[in-house]
Amino acid sequence: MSTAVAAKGLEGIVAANSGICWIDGDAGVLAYRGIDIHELAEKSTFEETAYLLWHGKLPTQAELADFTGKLADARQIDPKVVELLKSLPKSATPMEVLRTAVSALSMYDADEKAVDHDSNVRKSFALTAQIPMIVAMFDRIRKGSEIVAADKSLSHAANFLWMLNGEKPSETATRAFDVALILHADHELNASTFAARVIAATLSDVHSAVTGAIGALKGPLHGGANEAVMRMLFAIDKAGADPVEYVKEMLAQKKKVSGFGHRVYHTEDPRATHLRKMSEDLGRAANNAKWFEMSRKVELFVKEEKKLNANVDFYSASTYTTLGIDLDLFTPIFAISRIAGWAAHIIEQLDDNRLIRPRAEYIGPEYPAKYVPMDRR
Ligand SMILES: CC(=O)SCCNC(=O)CCNC(=O)[C@H](O)C(C)(C)COP(=O)(O)OP(=O)(O)OC[C@H]1O[C@@H](n2cnc3c(N)ncnc32)[C@H](O)[C@@H]1OP(=O)(O)O
Ligand SMILES: O=C([O-])CC(=O)C(=O)O
Repeated sequence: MSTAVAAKGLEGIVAANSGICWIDGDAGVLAYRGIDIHELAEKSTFEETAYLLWHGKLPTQAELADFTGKLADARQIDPKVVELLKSLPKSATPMEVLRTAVSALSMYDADEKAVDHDSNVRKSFALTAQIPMIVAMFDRIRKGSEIVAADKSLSHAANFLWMLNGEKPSETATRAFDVALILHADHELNASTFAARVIAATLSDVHSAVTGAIGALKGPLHGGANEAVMRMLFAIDKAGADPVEYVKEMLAQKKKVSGFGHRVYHTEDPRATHLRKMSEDLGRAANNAKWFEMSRKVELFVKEEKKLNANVDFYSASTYTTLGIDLDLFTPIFAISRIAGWAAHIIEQLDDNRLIRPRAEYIGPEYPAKYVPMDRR
């Protein structure tokens, strides 16, 4: 038996070659296909970013028009899946519903078992278009509102807000949401993407890989942290508590503060830089900077006390709340964006596939252990 110790949580282990996303955790750099996230957040759109992630290069005008058209044309969901959404408990969380609906969609896919490149790309278009529709439809179903039909003339970001609220969104809200989608679109081998690649590598199918990824994203140590952040801010507000005292008490009780810390970044998460500004700008424009200001107090204290930086989930919470979005939609919104990255990784994995099957360092009873008969145990 070896005495080697496995890296707990696979910290620092390189588990794949990938040309999609590069992170320098010490310098706080994130780049999709080599292009810095700050530049993409300033100049790109979700559609262009998804093209970049899937194809490895920026599109020409004609390529982008074709891609955008295909994504808009893919805004279709089999009526049986809409019936399924209506039949689910209204109390279900939108993440449970999304996980179930994506799994169900595989049964309505023309060639569910196909895992060749072109089929993977086609399914990626379908899921990228369908995931926001599912989130918006279920939210309206549970609130007793009519489902709003997709509008193919709208951008990906605007169509989601339209289907969610039944009103044409403002340019400010659309751009803020579009930038949030760009920022969340990919992040190398994060837990959900790794889960997706492991599933895809068994030659299962795209829907199974994305269903598994949604399950992984849901956890509060990963994408679920954005919802947990807002629950904390609401609790502070409800209690009329001082944010610093509240968080001090959490730390005294050895609780983790959601939205802080990161396995890879040892400095500011570059996405948090944008989301902090977005939270402040939207809050001030709406004359409601309360959530931003509370967040900022928490951030400064946690940084000072624990040397922990805010991650992508921290300021997305106050940003989405200021945009009028319910807190249990925050993690589904993460999925609305991250499907672009999951798809890119599934396509990359299957273009040059090998089963992913690591080993475990065995630390159990020494071999050969005795099989003790039942009457002598
Ligand atoms: C999109 C995303 O997935 S971004 C991450 C979203 N998740 C969160 O925001 C949840 C809160 N954060 C965390 O739980 C962690 O920072 C993680 C899971 C993100 C990364 O964690 P890891 O690299 O595994 O670090 P780990 O959990 O081992 O923590 C290391 C130490 O820092 C502490 N720590 C890390 N994050 C936090 C936090 N948010 N609040 C308080 N303490 C923390 C741990 O308690 C631990 O302390 P100890 O050594 O005294 O026991
Ligand atoms: O990379 C990670 O571990 C988590 C993360 O920030 C993300 O998925 O966006």
